[in-house]
Amino acid sequence: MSNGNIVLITGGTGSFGNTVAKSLLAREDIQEVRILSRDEAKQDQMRHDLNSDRLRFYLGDVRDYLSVERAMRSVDYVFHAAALKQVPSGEFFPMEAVRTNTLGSDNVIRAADNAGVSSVVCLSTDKAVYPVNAMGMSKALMEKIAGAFGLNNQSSDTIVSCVRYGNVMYSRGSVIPLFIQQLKAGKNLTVTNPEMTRFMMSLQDSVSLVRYAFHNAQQGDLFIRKAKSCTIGNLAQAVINLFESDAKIDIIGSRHAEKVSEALASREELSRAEDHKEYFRIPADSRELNYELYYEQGDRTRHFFQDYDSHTVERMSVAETEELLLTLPEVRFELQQAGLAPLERKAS
Ligand SMILES: O=c1ccn([C@@H]2O[C@H](COP(=O)(O)OP(=O)(O)O[C@H]3O[C@H](CO)[C@H](O)[C@H](O)[C@H]3O)[C@@H](O)[C@H]2O)c(=O)[nH]1
Repeated sequence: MSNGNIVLITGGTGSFGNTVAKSLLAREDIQEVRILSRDEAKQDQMRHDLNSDRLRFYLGDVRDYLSVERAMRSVDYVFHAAALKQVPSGEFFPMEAVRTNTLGSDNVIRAADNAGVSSVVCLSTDKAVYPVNAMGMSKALMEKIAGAFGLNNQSSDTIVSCVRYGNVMYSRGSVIPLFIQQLKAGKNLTVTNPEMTRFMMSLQDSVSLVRYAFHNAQQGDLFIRKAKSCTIGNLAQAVINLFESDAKIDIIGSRHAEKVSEALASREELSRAEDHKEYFRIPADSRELNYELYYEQGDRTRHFFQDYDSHTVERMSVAETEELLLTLPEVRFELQQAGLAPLERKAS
């Protein structure tokens, strides 16, 4: 980045936005960090917490093009994090997911192009791979819109890319804080299906993924970070062990539109992916829109028969899951509150 950079974070009042905003404000080469979001109370909280005259807030909604356009003026870089993320609510209100995640993302990309932004990184999820729920479907379409941008706007100066996350550990409303609350309340842990698997990522991992995409993206790229997975049964047991609790596990059955495992990359994507050590880069399919060609010639790249799936990648044992949980500041704080001195603790 060069001097005078302005960075916009859509949906920037969440945990991702706060972490990225803090690290950007710590850099002198960033002129301004803008947050575009809907909730004025969360903006006010963030204004007080970060207390910087280089932080500016725009009230608006990615669904409303004019509010996006206003926030986009003179911006150099965009992190597009605004989204509806809850799977169950998307099942009841799928068009709400479409409006925010799909049409809203289209607004962000078009406004960025019109404003001459250099780079847009769109945040997606593993639930967009072979999606079974409305949240994942709306995000899959966002990825398609981001990937198609370069095909249709070859003279644009705006690079549009995506990153895909697994489960961000301890994110708001997710299972780890729920398990800890249940333990603190003296309840048993509610496990949907102990064999279910999820990719586990820390907030820091997700921020480094976005940073990697930002520095390496070519038009239409999608990046994933390699990750280990764990079964939810192991996750629950690891929480019980760390808190030295005698709570039991109650099996409650899966919720609306859940998968037993998630894929961070499909077999079709893996066949054209580049291995970048900790990351995979999945370039856009840049073939032209001329169907006749494909009656005569197809895609001869190597083919994969397995997805990058949380059921088949390396799965963490209970002890490894404990180690990973101990790296989370929130878990350490909760352990300290419970008088369990996390600093000297070693996972069992
Ligand atoms: O009481 C519960 C609640 C959840 N689970 C299980 O715990 C795992 C994780 O559940 P979360 O609700 O924490 O996460 P999800 O996988 O449902 O989805 C989360 O991860 C996604 C990325 O894959 C998105 O970020 C999404 O917003 C976020 O909610 C799932 O297997 C779920 O079945 C339980 O066992 N018991």
